[in-house]
Amino acid sequence: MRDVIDRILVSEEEIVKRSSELGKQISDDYRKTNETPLVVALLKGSVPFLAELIKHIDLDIQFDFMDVSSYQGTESIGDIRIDKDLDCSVKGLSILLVEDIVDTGRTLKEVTKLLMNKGAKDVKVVSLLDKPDRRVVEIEADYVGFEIPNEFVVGFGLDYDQKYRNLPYIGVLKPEVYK
Ligand SMILES: O=P(O)(O)OC[C@H]1O[C@H](OP(=O)(O)OP(=O)(O)O)[C@H](O)[C@@H]1O
Ligand SMILES: Nc1nc2[nH]cnc2c(=O)[nH]1
Repeated sequence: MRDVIDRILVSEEEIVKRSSELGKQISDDYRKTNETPLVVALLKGSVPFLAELIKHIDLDIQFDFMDVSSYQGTESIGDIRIDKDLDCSVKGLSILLVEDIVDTGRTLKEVTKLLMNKGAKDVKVVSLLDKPDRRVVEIEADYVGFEIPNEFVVGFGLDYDQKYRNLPYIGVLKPEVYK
Protein backbone atom coordinates (compact mmCIF):
# COMPACT_ATOMS: atom_id res chain seq x y z
CA MET A 1 0.00 0.00 0.00
CA ARG A 2 2.82 2.42 0.85
CA ASP A 3 4.03 2.38 -2.76
CA VAL A 4 1.13 4.75 -3.64
CA ILE A 5 2.86 7.54 -1.73
CA ASP A 6 5.02 9.99 -3.68
CA ARG A 7 6.51 11.61 -0.59
CA ILE A 8 5.88 11.92 3.13
CA LEU A 9 4.79 15.39 4.17
CA VAL A 10 4.44 14.80 7.92
CA SER A 11 6.07 11.78 9.57
CA GLU A 12 4.57 9.60 12.27
CA GLU A 13 7.14 10.88 14.78
CA GLU A 14 6.20 14.50 14.01
CA ILE A 15 2.48 13.73 14.42
CA VAL A 16 3.02 11.99 17.77
CA LYS A 17 5.20 14.84 19.06
CA ARG A 18 2.83 17.60 17.90
CA SER A 19 -0.23 15.76 19.29
CA SER A 20 1.45 15.65 22.67
CA GLU A 21 2.20 19.40 22.51
CA LEU A 22 -1.39 20.17 21.49
CA GLY A 23 -2.79 17.94 24.24
CA LYS A 24 -0.73 19.74 26.87
CA GLN A 25 -1.66 23.17 25.51
CA ILE A 26 -5.36 22.25 25.46
CA SER A 27 -5.19 20.89 29.02
CA ASP A 28 -3.49 24.09 30.26
CA ASP A 29 -5.95 26.37 28.49
CA TYR A 30 -9.10 24.63 29.79
CA ARG A 31 -7.63 24.33 33.28
CA LYS A 32 -7.16 28.11 33.37
CA THR A 33 -10.89 28.62 32.84
CA ASN A 34 -11.87 25.71 35.09
CA GLU A 35 -13.72 23.98 32.26
CA THR A 36 -13.83 20.44 30.95
CA PRO A 37 -14.77 20.14 27.29
CA LEU A 38 -16.92 17.54 25.62
CA VAL A 39 -14.62 16.31 22.86
CA VAL A 40 -16.56 15.90 19.59
CA ALA A 41 -14.81 14.10 16.73
CA LEU A 42 -16.05 14.27 13.15
CA LEU A 43 -16.12 10.86 11.46
CA LYS A 44 -14.29 9.30 9.90
CA GLY A 45 -11.04 11.13 9.20
CA SER A 46 -10.42 12.47 12.71
CA VAL A 47 -10.34 9.07 14.45
CA PRO A 48 -6.55 8.35 14.36
CA PHE A 49 -5.78 11.93 15.44
CA LEU A 50 -8.40 11.76 18.22
CA ALA A 51 -6.82 8.54 19.50
CA GLU A 52 -3.35 10.13 19.58
CA LEU A 53 -4.47 13.49 20.99
CA ILE A 54 -6.61 12.33 23.92
CA LYS A 55 -3.68 10.41 25.43
CA HIS A 56 -2.17 13.82 26.13
CA ILE A 57 -5.25 15.66 27.40
CA ASP A 58 -4.98 15.64 31.16
CA LEU A 59 -8.61 16.53 31.95
CA ASP A 60 -11.68 14.49 32.87
CA ILE A 61 -13.04 14.54 29.32
CA GLN A 62 -15.76 12.55 27.60
CA PHE A 63 -15.94 12.15 23.85
CA ASP A 64 -18.67 11.68 21.27
CA PHE A 65 -18.89 11.39 17.47
CA MET A 66 -20.73 13.12 14.66
CA ASP A 67 -20.77 12.34 10.95
CA VAL A 68 -21.77 15.04 8.50
CA SER A 69 -21.66 15.44 4.74
CA SER A 70 -22.05 18.31 2.33
CA TYR A 71 -25.63 18.93 1.40
CA GLN A 72 -27.45 21.68 -0.45
CA GLY A 73 -30.97 22.67 0.32
CA THR A 74 -31.90 22.23 3.97
CA GLU A 75 -32.27 25.73 5.30
CA SER A 76 -32.46 24.71 8.95
CA ILE A 77 -28.95 23.26 9.02
CA GLY A 78 -27.29 25.18 6.21
CA ASP A 79 -25.19 23.17 3.78
CA ILE A 80 -24.54 20.00 5.73
CA ARG A 81 -26.52 16.86 6.38
CA ILE A 82 -26.12 15.00 9.66
CA ASP A 83 -25.45 11.31 8.92
CA LYS A 84 -24.82 10.47 12.57
CA ASP A 85 -25.76 12.81 15.38
CA LEU A 86 -24.21 13.04 18.83
CA ASP A 87 -25.44 10.64 21.51
CA CYS A 88 -25.42 13.32 24.20
CA SER A 89 -26.81 16.84 24.57
CA VAL A 90 -24.41 19.77 24.15
CA LYS A 91 -26.58 22.24 26.09
CA GLY A 92 -24.40 24.48 28.23
CA LEU A 93 -21.22 22.55 27.37
CA SER A 94 -17.86 23.71 26.10
CA ILE A 95 -17.09 21.70 22.99
CA LEU A 96 -13.68 20.78 21.62
CA LEU A 97 -14.24 19.78 18.00
CA VAL A 98 -11.61 17.44 16.53
CA GLU A 99 -10.92 17.54 12.78
CA ASP A 100 -8.32 15.94 10.54
CA ILE A 101 -8.17 18.85 8.10
CA VAL A 102 -9.56 22.34 7.55
CA ASP A 103 -9.79 22.92 3.82
CA THR A 104 -12.47 25.31 2.49
CA GLY A 105 -13.62 25.72 6.10
CA ARG A 106 -17.26 25.00 5.21
CA THR A 107 -17.60 21.89 7.39
CA LEU A 108 -16.17 23.63 10.42
CA LYS A 109 -18.29 26.73 9.97
CA GLU A 110 -21.53 24.75 9.62
CA VAL A 111 -20.82 22.30 12.44
CA THR A 112 -19.81 25.12 14.80
CA LYS A 113 -23.03 26.96 13.94
CA LEU A 114 -25.05 23.79 14.47
CA LEU A 115 -23.53 23.10 17.89
CA MET A 116 -24.07 26.70 19.02
CA ASN A 117 -27.71 26.49 17.83
CA LYS A 118 -28.10 23.35 19.92
CA GLY A 119 -27.10 25.35 22.99
CA ALA A 120 -23.36 24.71 23.32
CA LYS A 121 -21.67 27.30 25.53
CA ASP A 122 -18.63 27.56 23.32
CA VAL A 123 -16.91 25.65 20.49
CA LYS A 124 -13.16 25.41 20.05
CA VAL A 125 -11.51 23.48 17.23
CA VAL A 126 -8.38 21.37 17.04
CA SER A 127 -7.29 20.17 13.61
CA LEU A 128 -4.35 17.99 12.68
CA LEU A 129 -3.91 19.80 9.35
CA ASP A 130 -4.73 23.21 7.95
CA LYS A 131 -4.70 24.21 4.27
CA PRO A 132 -5.11 28.00 4.53
CA ASP A 133 -4.72 28.55 0.76
CA ARG A 134 -8.00 26.70 0.13
CA ARG A 135 -10.20 28.66 2.51
CA VAL A 136 -13.47 30.07 1.12
CA VAL A 137 -15.20 30.94 4.40
CA GLU A 138 -13.73 32.87 7.26
CA ILE A 139 -12.89 30.42 10.01
CA GLU A 140 -9.74 29.30 11.82
CA ALA A 141 -9.06 26.37 14.10
CA ASP A 142 -7.98 27.32 17.63
CA TYR A 143 -5.28 24.64 17.61
CA VAL A 144 -3.50 23.40 14.47
CA GLY A 145 -1.03 20.55 14.17
CA PHE A 146 0.52 21.40 10.80
CA GLU A 147 -0.08 23.97 8.10
CA ILE A 148 0.29 22.28 4.70
CA PRO A 149 0.42 23.49 1.08
CA ASN A 150 -2.42 23.00 -1.38
CA GLU A 151 -1.75 19.35 -2.22
CA PHE A 152 -4.04 16.35 -1.84
CA VAL A 153 -2.82 14.27 1.09
CA VAL A 154 -3.75 10.91 2.58
CA GLY A 155 -2.94 8.96 5.71
CA PHE A 156 -3.49 9.26 9.46
CA GLY A 157 -7.26 9.25 8.85
CA LEU A 158 -7.35 11.05 5.50
CA ASP A 159 -8.59 9.00 2.55
CA TYR A 160 -8.63 8.79 -1.20
CA ASP A 161 -11.80 6.93 -2.21
CA GLN A 162 -12.07 5.66 1.41
CA LYS A 163 -8.57 4.11 1.22
CA TYR A 164 -5.18 4.86 2.83
CA ARG A 165 -6.67 6.14 6.10
CA ASN A 166 -4.49 3.60 7.98
CA LEU A 167 -1.14 4.96 6.77
CA PRO A 168 0.76 6.10 9.89
CA TYR A 169 1.91 9.37 8.29
CA ILE A 170 0.61 12.16 6.02
CA GLY A 171 1.71 11.67 2.44
CA VAL A 172 1.13 13.00 -1.06
CA LEU A 173 -0.31 10.42 -3.46
CA LYS A 174 1.49 9.52 -6.68
CA PRO A 175 -0.35 11.16 -9.60
CA GLU A 176 -0.95 7.78 -11.32
CA VAL A 177 -3.21 6.72 -8.42
CA TYR A 178 -5.80 9.28 -9.56
CA LYS A 179 -5.83 7.97 -13.13
O1 LIG B 1 -12.92 22.41 5.12
P1 LIG B 1 -13.78 21.55 4.23
O2 LIG B 1 -13.64 21.91 2.77
O3 LIG B 1 -15.20 21.52 4.68
O4 LIG B 1 -13.19 20.07 4.26
C1 LIG B 1 -12.77 19.41 5.39
C2 LIG B 1 -13.64 18.23 5.70
O5 LIG B 1 -13.57 17.29 4.62
C3 LIG B 1 -13.20 16.01 5.12
O6 LIG B 1 -14.30 15.23 5.48
P2 LIG B 1 -15.08 14.21 4.55
O7 LIG B 1 -16.45 14.78 4.30
O8 LIG B 1 -14.25 13.85 3.35
O9 LIG B 1 -15.30 12.95 5.50
P3 LIG B 1 -14.31 11.87 6.13
O10 LIG B 1 -13.75 12.49 7.39
O11 LIG B 1 -15.19 10.71 6.41
O12 LIG B 1 -13.21 11.55 5.12
C4 LIG B 1 -12.43 16.33 6.38
O13 LIG B 1 -12.45 15.27 7.30
C5 LIG B 1 -13.14 17.54 6.94
O14 LIG B 1 -14.22 17.20 7.77
N1 LIG C 1 -7.95 13.00 1.92
C1 LIG C 1 -8.06 14.32 1.85
N2 LIG C 1 -9.23 14.91 2.12
C2 LIG C 1 -9.26 16.26 2.04
N3 LIG C 1 -10.30 17.10 2.25
C3 LIG C 1 -9.83 18.33 2.02
N4 LIG C 1 -8.54 18.33 1.68
C4 LIG C 1 -8.17 17.03 1.67
C5 LIG C 1 -6.93 16.37 1.37
O1 LIG C 1 -5.89 16.95 1.05
N5 LIG C 1 -6.95 15.01 1.48
